[in-house]
Amino acid sequence: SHPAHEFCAAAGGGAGGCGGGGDGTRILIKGGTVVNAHRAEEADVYIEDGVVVAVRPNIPVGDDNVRVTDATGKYVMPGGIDPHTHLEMEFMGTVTIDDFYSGHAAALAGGTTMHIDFVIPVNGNLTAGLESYKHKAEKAAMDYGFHMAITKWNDEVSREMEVMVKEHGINSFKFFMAYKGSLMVTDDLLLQGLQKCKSLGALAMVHAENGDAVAEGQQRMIDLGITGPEGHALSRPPVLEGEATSRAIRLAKFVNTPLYVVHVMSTDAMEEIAKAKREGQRVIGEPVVSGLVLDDSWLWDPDFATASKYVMSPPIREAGHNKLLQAALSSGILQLVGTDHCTFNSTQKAFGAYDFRKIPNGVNGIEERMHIIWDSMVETGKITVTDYVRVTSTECAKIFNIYPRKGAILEGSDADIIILNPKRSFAMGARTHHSRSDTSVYEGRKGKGMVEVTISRGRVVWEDGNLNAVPGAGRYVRTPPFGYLFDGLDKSDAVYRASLRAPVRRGEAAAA
Ligand SMILES: NC(=O)NCCC(=O)O
Ligand SMILES: [Zn+2]
Ligand SMILES: [Zn+2]
Repeated sequence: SHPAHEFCAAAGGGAGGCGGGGDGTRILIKGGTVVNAHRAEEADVYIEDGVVVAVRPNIPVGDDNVRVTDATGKYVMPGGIDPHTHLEMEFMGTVTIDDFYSGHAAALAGGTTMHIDFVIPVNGNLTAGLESYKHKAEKAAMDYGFHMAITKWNDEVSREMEVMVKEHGINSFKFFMAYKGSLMVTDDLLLQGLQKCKSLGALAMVHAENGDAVAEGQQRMIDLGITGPEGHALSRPPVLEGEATSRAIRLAKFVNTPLYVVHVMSTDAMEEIAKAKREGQRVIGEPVVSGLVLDDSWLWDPDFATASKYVMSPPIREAGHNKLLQAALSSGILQLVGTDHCTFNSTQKAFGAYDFRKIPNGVNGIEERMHIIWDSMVETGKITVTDYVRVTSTECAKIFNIYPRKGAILEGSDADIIILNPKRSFAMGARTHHSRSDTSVYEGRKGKGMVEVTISRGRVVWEDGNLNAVPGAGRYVRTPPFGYLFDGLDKSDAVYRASLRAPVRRGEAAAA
């Protein structure tokens, strides 16, 4: 019998309904362990037209036109969603080397099937920024969404934010508290931005470092004659990340709006998030792969080409922070893992050969994230397999309000799926990766777990080491406002208002 229509009818009430991919491809994944964030089960997965149509044991093969993939002994999981990337970004006088094609090729080969990139406004103008990124994304090979950075403030920006949310499907705005003289915002701007975000049901995101103090720290290093990559770490210590994280959290509390802290690199920042969470504040902390598994010792490598690869902001910290960030991810203080994939090749990194302040900031990771988190967190027993799905995919889909279309293998979800073989091993490096960069901060890294198959909206794009990333196949995913972090916020606002008491003056009290 032909299973397609039978299941198609059943999928009607699901996240996306039938007809997602539209190319008629039918795939049956048999015999694997299907893992969602809420449970793992032995089941088959039937996909048609880019959409998951059925998830249950013993789905019959049907006819010859169904492509059958055996997943016995393997995990069938939602494709990764990377919440933090910078593809083809103009930054520090150059442009990141991976664009929406090469970055997507790398992502798909590593089991990531969607990402959310940061649109950078053009001279502060949001509309111009979006137009530029729409053009960059025409070659997308996988699905993507956008966050938008806010770099200046006036009535026009405030109006444009509303247009971005209501017309363009952007539900998150990022404020850089560092990069003085380029992207950095003042507290005044941050406060205006937080208030606007709250009114729109959009999530405020911060790069939390004290940019004024960083500039001071950089000058200190130069005055001391420290011009090499180690000066990068020395000039912007964890205390500056902790300070900005605390400041952003407190301003978000004052406004009563949720806050998302990107690339939490230090225990100083993590502890501020933990404290706010303990007090009931809605704060999301995003560690990135580099911060979870690397340490800053590389920055002291005498070879500039090696040391400069590791320059990113906030800096990769000294050993110890990484393990504590892993523990915070295990315990839920930190909630989802990004990469901050922001890749520059060795020629670009060499712009700062005589002055660390000119080394373009950023590291790779979009291709490595899924493997490294599996190896360092699941293989070591720090998180469960269902937690793995949550921190690499589902939580991102929930926060940015696209669940369960993304981040799940449920009837009606987009068929963004990976098959991971826990018995195989991986080895990483610039010679074999799909990024355009000639270097990798994960050079020579080996570990357990291999993404053998990646399915992007119902098309097999990675199998047995063969990549079939098609430019233009990726679609823009709109992210609607008022995600779960906003649930009930109006009620806490009402409680706050009710708590405001006008002073009761002596005479009035007597008369009453
Ligand atoms: N992180 C970094 O060094 N580069 C990308 C821009 C940013 O996220 O701050
Ligand atoms: Zn940043
Ligand atoms: Zn970033």
